[in-house]
Amino acid sequence: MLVFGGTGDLALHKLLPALYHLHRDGRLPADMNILALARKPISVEDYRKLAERHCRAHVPRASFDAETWRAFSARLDYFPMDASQSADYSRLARHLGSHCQRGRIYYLATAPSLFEDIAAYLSIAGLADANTRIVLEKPIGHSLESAQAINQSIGKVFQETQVFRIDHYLGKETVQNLMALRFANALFEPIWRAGHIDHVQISVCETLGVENRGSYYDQAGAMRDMLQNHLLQLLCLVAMEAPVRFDAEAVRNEKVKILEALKPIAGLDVRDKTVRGQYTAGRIGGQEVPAYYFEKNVDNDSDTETFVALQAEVDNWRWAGVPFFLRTGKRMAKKSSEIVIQFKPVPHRLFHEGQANRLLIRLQPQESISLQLMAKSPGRGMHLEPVELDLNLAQAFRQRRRWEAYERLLLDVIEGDSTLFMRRDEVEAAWRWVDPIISGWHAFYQRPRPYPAGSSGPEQAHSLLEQQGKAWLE
Ligand SMILES: NC(=O)C1=CN([C@@H]2O[C@H](COP(=O)(O)OP(=O)(O)OC[C@H]3O[C@@H](n4cnc5c(N)ncnc54)[C@H](OP(=O)(O)O)[C@@H]3O)[C@@H](O)[C@H]2O)C=CC1
Ligand SMILES: O=C1O[C@H](COP(=O)(O)O)[C@@H](O)[C@H](O)[C@H]1O
Repeated sequence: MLVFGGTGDLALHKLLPALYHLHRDGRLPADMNILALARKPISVEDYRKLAERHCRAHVPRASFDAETWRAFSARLDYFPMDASQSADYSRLARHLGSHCQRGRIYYLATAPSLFEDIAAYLSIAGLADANTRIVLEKPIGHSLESAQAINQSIGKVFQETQVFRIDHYLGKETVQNLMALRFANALFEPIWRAGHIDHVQISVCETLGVENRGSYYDQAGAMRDMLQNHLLQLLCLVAMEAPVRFDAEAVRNEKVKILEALKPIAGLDVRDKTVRGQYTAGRIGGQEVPAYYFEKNVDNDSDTETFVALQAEVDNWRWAGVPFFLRTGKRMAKKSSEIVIQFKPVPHRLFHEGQANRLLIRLQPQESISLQLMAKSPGRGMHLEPVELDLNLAQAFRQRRRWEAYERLLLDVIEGDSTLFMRRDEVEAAWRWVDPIISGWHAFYQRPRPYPAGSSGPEQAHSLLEQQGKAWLE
């Protein structure tokens, strides 16, 4: 496996710890090596030290031991090169020599602006044959046009079956459990539709700011960084029809139908159905944090959004008229990723207290699925309270280690299973829906609304639901 961008945040914080765990569990092929590539001129020994420091910090203490590390680090190699220079690929080819007869995986953990060069130069150097796979990190491009250009360049070198477009939310255990819940239990199917569902909320709130990724994030913003990919993928899994088989083509066919059924948000709807925000200074967990525009490598007049909320609608038979409220933001009060399926209220109210009637799927920080129902509270009188029928996944499967999303997805790449990866048309359909919203923001000069770090986002994100008699489930 060749990791372009091997010294970056993603490689050091997510990929190497995931590969370490897979190695420790005996899941990596015995002869598999990992070659990290970046421009920094460091030795293999120094790279191994760098990798060790980050793995120690990101692997739970109980799973890290010196002997396993020694064996794992023997798989690690480092090769300094500039991925935008064709000549460096001849050096790379010589470095690889006759190794990798069993196949190669190219993991592109770099900015998407390098994807086209990397694919083209691998091909020129004779390094892209039928025995290779390529993994592309999100976001694929910056817009529909740039995504199409990337996909086209990649497509000239690799067949679609060799391309793995990763979205790590699809590797999260609870996200896959959502499919199990929907398609392995008959209970929900009859009520999983407009007649019974009032609305859906998909909320991914982070306490983190932009960390060391200011220069990337200031060009991207929450819409391109999170909503175009992770949140729309979650929406697809909630809304899609049952695939005929659990395989890559069948699952992705159903997801793409949902993306194509999303009602366009353009013109005045951009003003009325979307809210963008940007954090100002505030406090999180008792600590002062600076405003976004004071973060490292961020323009101090930046109008990039660090928060977005919007109302989407899936224009098809099953979902017509059901609002899907999507929200994501950085520097929010607490980290939580949740999907809420709010069922309609009873048609005739017998009791004073109402509401609950919801399915709550928690992705983070704890994974759980719970059905919130109204029940009588003990004692005299008929007083109702919401109670939870709780499927605590960590508790239910407590003997088994919980896999991180990247572990599962990396193993899928190694084994060639692309069910949990995005197909070209999916990525392009997502951009086709997102692009007019971003253009609308610029056309209406819709600057992000300020919200203090440590809050639940700008006021307008609450009004979006309140004006329809609903509220975010905090
Ligand atoms: N960080 C994260 O948690 C996530 C990141 N992603 C995506 O992954 C990608 C990488 O992100 P991230 O790791 O955060 O970015 P970083 O900026 O931390 O890392 C970029 C890496 O690319 C290398 N690089 C840059 N230019 C070149 C070049 N010309 N030739 C060779 N190597 C180069 C850098 O090393 P050097 O400068 O030494 O060359 C570095 O190793 C992005 O597309 C991002 O959107 C997706 C999901 C999560
Ligand atoms: O892809 C990304 O995801 C992370 C959030 O991932 P999570 O698994 O911690 O929820 C986000 O911080 C980052 O900005 C984005 O690029």
